[in-house]
Amino acid sequence: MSPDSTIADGQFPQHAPKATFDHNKVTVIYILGGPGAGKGTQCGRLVEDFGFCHLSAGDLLRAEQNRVGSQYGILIQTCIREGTIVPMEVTVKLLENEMTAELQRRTGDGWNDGRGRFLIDGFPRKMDQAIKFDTEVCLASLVIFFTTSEEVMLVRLLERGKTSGREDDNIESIKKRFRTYNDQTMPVIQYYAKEDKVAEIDSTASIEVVHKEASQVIKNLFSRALP
Ligand SMILES: Nc1ncnc2c1ncn2[C@@H]1O[C@H](COP(=O)(O)OP(=O)(O)OP(=O)(O)O)[C@@H](O)[C@H]1O
Ligand SMILES: O=c1ccn([C@@H]2O[C@H](COP(=O)(O)O)[C@@H](O)[C@H]2O)c(=O)[nH]1
Repeated sequence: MSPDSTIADGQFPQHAPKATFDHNKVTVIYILGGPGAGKGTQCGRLVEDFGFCHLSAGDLLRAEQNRVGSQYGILIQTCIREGTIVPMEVTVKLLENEMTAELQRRTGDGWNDGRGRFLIDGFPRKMDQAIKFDTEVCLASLVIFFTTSEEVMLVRLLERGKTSGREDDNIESIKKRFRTYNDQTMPVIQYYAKEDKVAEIDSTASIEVVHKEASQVIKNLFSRALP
């Protein structure tokens, strides 16, 4: 097929997956960066500014782990402690369910026509998740990539670990999380960079300075008339 040729509607194979949400109505921004880079902190601020729904993949997995009767509890607990990635089907389903519930809540208010804006925090961590979510759930518009050194991330995580109660905010788990991030998540960021979808922000600076930069990135995105 030549690069100039187009595929008319109806010529796609019948089994080609169709995304659950129309990305012309639903804006998805992935928030990536190493463990402790400041993803969750910045998402909290951006929610206040732009009315996003913030979905943290890690938080959803921890909630599923603790849900009485979950068949995935032990699997999730082991992956989180070992810093490995939970099989994509579990995480993608949890995210899709939350998006559906959020859009139903909004539509229920009567002012919204299936439109929504989502910050998906700490996802996709691995290429298989990226492909599945983009093709079957909703095509993402942008990746915000927070970057800082491992030294800075380590200090932040150990400090957070004094009060977070997280099973993975300890030196052994943190080292494993860094390894998984370098081996599995960096290729995802490189993939989206090739698609020209990555906005990289140095998150070494103060929360306020990083927030200003992230806000500007989002303002630029919405100036392109996204939903
Ligand atoms: N710019 C910053 N300067 C100093 N401390 C920060 C900054 N951003 C976040 N922190 C602190 O660092 C810790 C980690 O931040 P946060 O939880 O947002 O990271 P994260 O990238 O979401 O981590 P994880 O992937 O492990 O969930 C928190 O205690 C937070 O208060
Ligand atoms: O898509 C994902 C996201 C996260 N995980 C697992 O959860 C932990 C904690 O994630 P945080 O974003 O730091 O809260 C992560 O180390 C993974 O084990 C996942 O499997 N898939």
